[in-house]
Amino acid sequence: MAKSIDVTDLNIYYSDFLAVQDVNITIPARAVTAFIGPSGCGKSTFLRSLNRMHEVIRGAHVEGKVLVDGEDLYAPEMDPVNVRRKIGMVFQRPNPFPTMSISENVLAGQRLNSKRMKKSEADDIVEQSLRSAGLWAEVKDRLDRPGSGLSGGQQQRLCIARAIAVEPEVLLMDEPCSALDPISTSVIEDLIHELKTDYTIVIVTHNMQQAARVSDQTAFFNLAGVGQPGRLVELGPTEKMFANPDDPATEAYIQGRFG
Ligand SMILES: Nc1ncnc2c1ncn2[C@@H]1O[C@H](COP(=O)(O)OP(=O)(O)OP(=O)(O)O)[C@@H](O)[C@H]1O
Repeated sequence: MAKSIDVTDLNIYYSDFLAVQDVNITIPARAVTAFIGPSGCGKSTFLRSLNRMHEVIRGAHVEGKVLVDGEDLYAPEMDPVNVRRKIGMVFQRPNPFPTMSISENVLAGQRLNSKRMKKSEADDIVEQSLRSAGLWAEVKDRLDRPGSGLSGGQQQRLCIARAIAVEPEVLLMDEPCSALDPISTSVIEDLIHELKTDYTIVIVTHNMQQAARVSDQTAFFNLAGVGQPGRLVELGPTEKMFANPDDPATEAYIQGRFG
C-alpha cells in the first residue's frame, strides 16, 4: 500500500513567482521524512506539490517530475482528485467538518468518492480508522456526536482517521502538532511512529526535537537570499543531519542560529 516518491528537477511557481527551485529527492516507503527550514523557504509549497494541492491556487503550477512508485503524478491522464485520495493530507489546524458527527467525519472521504457501502462495512471502516488513529477508545461511545466537540488533539487524530479511512498510499502532514499541547503532540508523534509501518509519511515541522524524534530522514530547505526561491540544501538520515550535517547552513539552522 505504501509507495515511494521520486522527485526530479521540480520547480514550483505561484504564477510567475518561482517559490521552490530544482528539487531532487527520493522519499522512501514505510518511513518518515521530515522537511525542516526557515519560514518561507517553501516546505509547505513543496509538500502540496506532492498531491497536486498546489495547483488549486489560481496560477500555481509546477515543472519537473513527481513519480509515485514510478507513476507520473502530473501526467495528463492523471485525475488530480484521485491523486489527492491516494496521497492524503493532514493540516496544521485540526479541521473536522463541524456539522458532521465523529463517524461521518471519518467517512467523509468515502462519501466524496461517492462510494456506496453497507452499514456494516461503514462501521468497520470507522472502527478500523479510529483504532489506527489511536482514538477509538476515547470516542467509541459517542460516534454520533459532532467531531467539533472533541479536544484539539482528539480532533487532529480524527483528521488523521479521516485521512487514512480511504487507505492512502502516502500521508502528508503539514505541521500537524503546531496547534496542540505537549501531551497531544506526544500522542500524535507516537501515532506517526506506528503509522509508518503501513504508510509513507512526510511531515513539515518547525520543531527540531520533533523532526529528530519522529523521522528517519530529514530534508533541510533554505532560501539562497531574500527574494530567491527555496531550495533543498541537504537530505540525509535524521541522525546524521542532527549530529554531523554536511552543509554549514544545515548545522546553523539546527542549532537555532537562524530561522
Ligand atoms: N498562495 C500563495 N501565493 C503566492 N505566493 C505564495 C503563496 N503561498 C506561499 N507563497 C510564497 O511561497 C514561498 C514559500 O512559502 P511556503 O508557505 O511554502 O513556505 P514554508 O517554508 O512552508 O513557510 P512556513 O514555515 O512559514 O510555513 C514564500 O515566498 C511565500 O510567500
